[in-house]
Amino acid sequence: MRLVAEGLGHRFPGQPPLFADLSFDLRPGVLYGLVGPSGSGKSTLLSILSGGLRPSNGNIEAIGVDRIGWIMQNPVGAPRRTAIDQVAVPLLARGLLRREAEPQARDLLDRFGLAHVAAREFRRLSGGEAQRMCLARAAASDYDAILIDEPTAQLDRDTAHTIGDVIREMVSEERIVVLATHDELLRNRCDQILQVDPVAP
Ligand SMILES: Nc1ncnc2c1ncn2[C@@H]1O[C@H](COP(=O)(O)OP(=O)(O)OP(=O)(O)O)[C@@H](O)[C@H]1O
Repeated sequence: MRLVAEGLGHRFPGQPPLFADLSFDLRPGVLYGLVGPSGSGKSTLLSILSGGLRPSNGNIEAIGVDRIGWIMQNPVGAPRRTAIDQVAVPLLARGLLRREAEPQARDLLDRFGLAHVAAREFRRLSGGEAQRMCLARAAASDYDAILIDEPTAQLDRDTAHTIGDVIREMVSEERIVVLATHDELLRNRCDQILQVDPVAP
């Protein structure tokens, strides 16, 4: 599995160029941090990596990567579905029976420090709990690559620290993990940094 970029650059119509000439070769087992000032194009680069946006320059090749998950800055979930249900759904979608999916979902919630809110509806979770639940749900999914966008934007430092632990847990030889952040704490948890710098005017 690889995500290989060569000479990537992007410019939205009528706007100055964001970044230019980025080349990298992303592989499983490494936590990649996309860092750069606000507005430099980190989310845009994630869109390009997801295949949802065509770069205006260069190209990106996904080798052996079919399913890509994207965890947004603001946690998204079915408001009235419980945390355990949300994590069980991707396991059911992968073909597990409910009696198999539930204990696995429970284990994941436990690993992500959410055992105590397993039965709580999504809309009643705190921001940090909801963010961790989205990460647990992604870990339960069969993704070849997971793109995480600013997961600690609105969180206190203790919760941000926990999110860092959780993201490290997601790194495995089975998936590519990319994290866009300008949080120093998370940046320090990454194995490799990809700098997204604005193009000089
Ligand atoms: N669809 C779009 N059309 C036009 N401009 C866009 C579009 N999406 C983003 N932009 C602009 O491109 C620039 C880069 O946005 P992006 O969200 O990628 O930056 P970022 O580095 O992720 O920022 P932050 O760290 O603040 O989240 C911004 O100026 C933004 O307004």
